[in-house]
Amino acid sequence: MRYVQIPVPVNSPLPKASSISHMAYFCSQVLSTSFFTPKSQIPVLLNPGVACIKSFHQYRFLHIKAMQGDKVSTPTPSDECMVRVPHVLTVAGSDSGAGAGIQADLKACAARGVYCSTVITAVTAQNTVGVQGVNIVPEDFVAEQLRSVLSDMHPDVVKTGMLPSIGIVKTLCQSLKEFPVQALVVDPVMVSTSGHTLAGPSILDIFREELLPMADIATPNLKEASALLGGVPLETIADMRYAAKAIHDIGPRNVLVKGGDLPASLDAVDVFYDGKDFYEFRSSRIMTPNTHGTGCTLASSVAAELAKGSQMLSAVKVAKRYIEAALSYSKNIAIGGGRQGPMDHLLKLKSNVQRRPFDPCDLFLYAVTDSRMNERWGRSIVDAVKAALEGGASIIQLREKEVETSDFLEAAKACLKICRVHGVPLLINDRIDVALASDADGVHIGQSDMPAHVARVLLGPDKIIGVSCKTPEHAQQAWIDGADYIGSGGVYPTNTKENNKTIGLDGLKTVCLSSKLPVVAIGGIGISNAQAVMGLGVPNLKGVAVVSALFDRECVLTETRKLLEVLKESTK
Ligand SMILES: Cc1ncc(COP(=O)(O)OP(=O)(O)O)c(N)n1
Ligand SMILES: Cc1nc(C(=O)O)sc1CCOP(=O)(O)O
Ligand SMILES: [Mg+2]
Repeated sequence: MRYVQIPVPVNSPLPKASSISHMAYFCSQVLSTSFFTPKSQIPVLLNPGVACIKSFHQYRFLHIKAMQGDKVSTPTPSDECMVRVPHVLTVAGSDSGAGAGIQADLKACAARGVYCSTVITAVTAQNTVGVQGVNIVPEDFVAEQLRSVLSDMHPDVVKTGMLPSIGIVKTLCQSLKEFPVQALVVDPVMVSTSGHTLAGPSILDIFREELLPMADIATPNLKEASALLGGVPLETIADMRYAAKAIHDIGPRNVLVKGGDLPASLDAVDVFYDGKDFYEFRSSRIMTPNTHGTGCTLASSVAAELAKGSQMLSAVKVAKRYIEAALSYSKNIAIGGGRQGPMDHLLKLKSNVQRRPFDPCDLFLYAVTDSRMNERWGRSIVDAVKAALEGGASIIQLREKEVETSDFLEAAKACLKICRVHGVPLLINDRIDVALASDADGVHIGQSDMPAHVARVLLGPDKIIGVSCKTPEHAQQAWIDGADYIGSGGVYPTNTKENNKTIGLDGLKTVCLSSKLPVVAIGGIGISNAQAVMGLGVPNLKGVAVVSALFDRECVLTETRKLLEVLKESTK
């Protein structure tokens, strides 16, 4: 007896081949059952791994204990669950400017968590100004690339972009007949956004006769839809509905007519038709020159969702949402000197560009807020932060233990704006969610908060993470976990934090000497004792973190200025 692992595509027809694959299909219907014995009397064990992969919609992997002599077509003889990654193959042209084409497809699939393989049909010389040249890949070499990928890697979904010759379209259709895939997404690319012809009118017949009838969805823009329908003008949403239906009649199971170029429309409206119902997707127009590659990105995002196992309508919805977010993120990134820049698929470029790296000197005068204190003195969190920044605070932490989440988030967003103006990092105490939602510069967490290594995974490599450490062991762990600095205290007794253990100057020195990370001292520190703390003279002690000495006072600005002077004095 041995174990075999059988991937069962959710939408595939009943497997015909062997008793095992037949059973695998049967198992997929009863995933909630852990044990059963089918009619064939072959004992079947659904490995616990099945449950964990159940959420991975595209395939249900079944571990089956198979009897000797059972016929198994392509089993993976392993006791371990191998996770199959959803996979899109894009058949398209290369864009040297990397805004559209193969490069957009790779980035969109990566952003959507899907593997993307590539068959290149043409190499274009392109930038943000336009298309300077096109070199079509010979048909037989496109065929060879297709064979390489389809015969071995079995992509779930094929997405097509630039198909520059009749021969290449024929080759593709032939390959798809030989190696069927679960879904075919056809983006009938004809003209680049800069107006350069990428596939001429000679291609239209073969699109209509062969490719579109095989497609699960076609995603033409207005110009492409019009070309497919013999040049009929498309100027209104009613025209788009007409076009969606008329293209559906050509053969694709679903049609998405993209209305980005619709004249006189404030919203961007796309019309989706599934052969029965029409759906309109509206989104407010994002004013940006960085729209190069939106068509390719939308189609490959639809393909990515289909590869994950989504139904067509929800795949289109998610892809639309993703495009809107990506366009919004990239609306003012500056790449190239032309009229049309690329969009930012990975949604991170913008914030990374703005954020400067963490500098341990930022810890010099570390202001930590406390809403109770600010309330007592009749000021908002934002006003308190403003005053501390004007007084010379070099980093701010919002430590708001009692505010509602929505108020915390609003305060964080408002404080972030002011901190950006001053070039000072803003950290959030304890709340990773608020840090993520506000795009703050990082978090400060304690020994009983979210573990720092988990916070690092959630926040990514660029955000600042500080960890409270009272012992050398804490400091060592913070270093291993990927923290950027540690806060060490309480140096002196404090009323701000209940039941806080005081480690004294000696304890602080011990932690500093063992720490590979820069240290900020905390706990009962103010104007009267800051000099003694900094006077410890350990090189990685970079500053003091202070709550009540700044915020439990009438004038935050004055107190911050005074403390700054003391700190400067102590480091002379
Ligand atoms: C700079 C700095 N150091 C230490 C702390 C304390 O963090 P933690 O131990 O998580 O306690 P709370 O602040 O959450 O009560 C800090 N906030 N900042
Ligand atoms: C938040 C905090 N953490 C501490 C630690 O020892 O880790 S002491 C402390 C409170 C610091 O407030 P004040 O400056 O008013 O004493
Ligand atoms: Mg904490």
